[in-house]
Amino acid sequence: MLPPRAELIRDLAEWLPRQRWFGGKDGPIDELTIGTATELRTGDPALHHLVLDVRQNGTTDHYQLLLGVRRDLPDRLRHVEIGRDAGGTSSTGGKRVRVYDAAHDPDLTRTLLAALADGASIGPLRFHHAGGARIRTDLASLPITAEQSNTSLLFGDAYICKLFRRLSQGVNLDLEVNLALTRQGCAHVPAVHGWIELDPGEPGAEPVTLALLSDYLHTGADGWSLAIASVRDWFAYPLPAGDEWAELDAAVAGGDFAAEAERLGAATAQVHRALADAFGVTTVPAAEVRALAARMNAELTATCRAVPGLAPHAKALTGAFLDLAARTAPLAVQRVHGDYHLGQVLRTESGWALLDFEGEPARTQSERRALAHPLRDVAGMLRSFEYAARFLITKAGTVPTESGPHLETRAHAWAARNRAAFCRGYAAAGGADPAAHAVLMHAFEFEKAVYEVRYEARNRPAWLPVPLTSLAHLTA
Ligand SMILES: Nc1ncnc2c1ncn2[C@@H]1O[C@H](COP(=O)(O)OP(=O)(O)O)[C@@H](O)[C@H]1O
Ligand SMILES: O=P(O)(O)O[C@H]1O[C@H](CO)[C@@H](O[C@H]2O[C@H](CO)[C@@H](O)[C@H](O)[C@H]2O)[C@H](O)[C@H]1O
Repeated sequence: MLPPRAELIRDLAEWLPRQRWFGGKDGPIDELTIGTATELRTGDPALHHLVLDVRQNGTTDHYQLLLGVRRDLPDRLRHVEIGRDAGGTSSTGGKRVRVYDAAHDPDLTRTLLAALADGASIGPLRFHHAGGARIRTDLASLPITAEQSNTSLLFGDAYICKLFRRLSQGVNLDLEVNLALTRQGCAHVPAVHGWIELDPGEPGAEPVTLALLSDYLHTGADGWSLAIASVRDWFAYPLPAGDEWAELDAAVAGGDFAAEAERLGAATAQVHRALADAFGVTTVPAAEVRALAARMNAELTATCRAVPGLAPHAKALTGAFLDLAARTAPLAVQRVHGDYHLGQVLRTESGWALLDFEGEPARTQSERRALAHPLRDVAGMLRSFEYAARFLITKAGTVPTESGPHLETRAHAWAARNRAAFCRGYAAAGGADPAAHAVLMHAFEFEKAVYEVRYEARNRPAWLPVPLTSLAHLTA
């Protein structure tokens, strides 16, 4: 009972740009078509799996959607209805039906668990069970509320199912890496239970990964929330006169995160070692490193054009990229995390776990798959300490105003303390010592900061001051 295609397409084209996970917000949709439509459950409610082909500015991206169809929409699903703002509900054969994002409907998402447990094939969709314990099918789902580029569903406290929104050709990096690390027995990633793929139906073409079912680490607290709580306590400590606070013993000030930061550094080094064991290490010659530095600088130039607030820092950043280009030694590269920040790590009762090996959402697939020096991840996490330290300052009203003038200095001290602890933990656990690789670290950190400026300008303009203020500090 799908509504007429033309009507559905019109409603989807209106709804899609408003979704957090839609990657094409900076331009209009030129054409939207339904690439594949697979009925996963008949009746009322019905569940359809859609791949939407979205053409923008000469390129076509593919997004997946679980489309729920009901004659009557319960109140609990009104907020995910598609088509309401475009002129009301859709109609089919004179009878009105309501369509909505079924990721929010536990009556329908059960279908996915059952198909995964059975290792089913439905149309072009292939459901895989990773082996090991049978997948439970009696659990209701709840979408997580975290800021996400995808949509993840919790099934009880057993599983988390990540539905990849923007689809890419070939095996998804998150699946590939997590499966390899699970098979290696790596304790710092959630074990994989199953995955869903789309068979493109062309001989020789690789399947497209649609979803990944993993252990839900239900005792986990995400690194970003822990860090923000620490910064809040750090700011709340009564200010001594002048700048004396900088000398304070952090343990006295309360809210210290440094021990966790150090353990996180150690876990990061262990995952880098496991990635090297699973996928290997290679070296790239100095000429390729020069090309990398040139790409970093080209991105800087393009981003300065789009975000003029970055321009005052351009000279310092170019200097760091030139230093990288002047390096004459070959560079050891391997698979890395690729988009490493505090929101990608969970503190569980048994230590830190790393999530989301998909790379940066704003990059192309081949860029995400490219091998890199592991210190690129270290630089990513150092940027995240910069972000966490300044987040509360940019959120007006969350810190006492009388401490305002001192806050940036305090933030800087919090970031410096935790950056140092993380690097200490990383080097002590066998990772390359960041202190001994200043040229690489500066270049990687500035590269990430440029990416962040572009990312924030596009996705969260209110956050733009965070990377810009941090850059002002780092380049001063
Ligand atoms: N295995 C897991 N156990 C517990 N929570 C998880 C797990 N995987 C993801 N999460 C939670 O979901 C959030 C988003 O997951 P992530 O894989 O980073 O998605 P995205 O790629 O869409 O950003 C994480 O920040 C974390 O809070
Ligand atoms: O988690 P994603 O894969 O969606 O990564 C993207 O979004 C992140 C924000 O949600 C963004 O990270 C930036 O903001 C974080 C705070 O929200 C901060 O901790 C990171 O250091 C900062 O880079 C990430 O860059 C982007 O790719």
